[in-house]
Amino acid sequence: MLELNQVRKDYRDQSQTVTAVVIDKLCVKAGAQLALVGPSGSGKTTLLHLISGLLTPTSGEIIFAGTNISGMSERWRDSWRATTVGYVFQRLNLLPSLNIVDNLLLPMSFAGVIPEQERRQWAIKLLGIVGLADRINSRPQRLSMGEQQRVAIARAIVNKPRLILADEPTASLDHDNSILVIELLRQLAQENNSILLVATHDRQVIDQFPQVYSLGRTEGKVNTGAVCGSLA
Ligand SMILES: Nc1ncnc2c1ncn2[C@@H]1O[C@H](COP(=O)(O)OP(=O)(O)OP(=O)(O)O)[C@@H](O)[C@H]1O
Repeated sequence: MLELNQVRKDYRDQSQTVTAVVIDKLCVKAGAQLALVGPSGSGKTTLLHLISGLLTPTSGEIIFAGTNISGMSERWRDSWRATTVGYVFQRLNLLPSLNIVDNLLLPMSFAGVIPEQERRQWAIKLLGIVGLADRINSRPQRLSMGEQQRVAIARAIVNKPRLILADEPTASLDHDNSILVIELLRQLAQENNSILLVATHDRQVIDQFPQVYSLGRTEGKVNTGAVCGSLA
């Protein structure tokens, strides 16, 4: 279970403060799958960064499986993220100097969840599941955008994380690949009973999800979140 209580994130620089996220209460049960929607600038990326522990809230708490992750040290959050969170970044962040198997092996070695002797075989199996069995020796830049997106998804779930976060994972995909990528994410999340949160603008992606959580701005004010339980 993921729970956010009175979470607020402000970005501050010398001249101004931007309030990016204000959520009164949000609860997401294990296994729930949500589309995270809202206009550009409404705080979707910030919220995913907060939930993953990449950012900490200005105030409020983010609790996952009973632990207040936002109250932990950066070092603790880094190791928690390695084992618990799979993140498909907006810019993918695949490592260009490594082939796609090694792109999957790296987060496995950080996390230490999968036994060392099983890692390569598991990486190759996952790349097969996402339809890239014949490209395992390729570097990311040799692949199409859709193929790279599928590598990013395989990498995000390689440690069987309980929390899968994806930021606009279909932004550069055509209709068919977009459907495929979301189906894959949903299927892989379901197999591990993981929470899946996908930030998207895409109507077609939203329609593939059973639940939607909206972030939005009205009259210059950030909306507060849904009532706890409405998403459970
Ligand atoms: N590092 C930062 N410093 C200052 N302001 C920031 C920073 N990152 C984001 N913001 C601001 O916070 C608000 C929310 O940004 P965020 O990227 O989370 O929105 P988003 O909904 O993901 O947008 P998009 O759909 O365009 O990707 C925006 O007003 C943005 O300008």
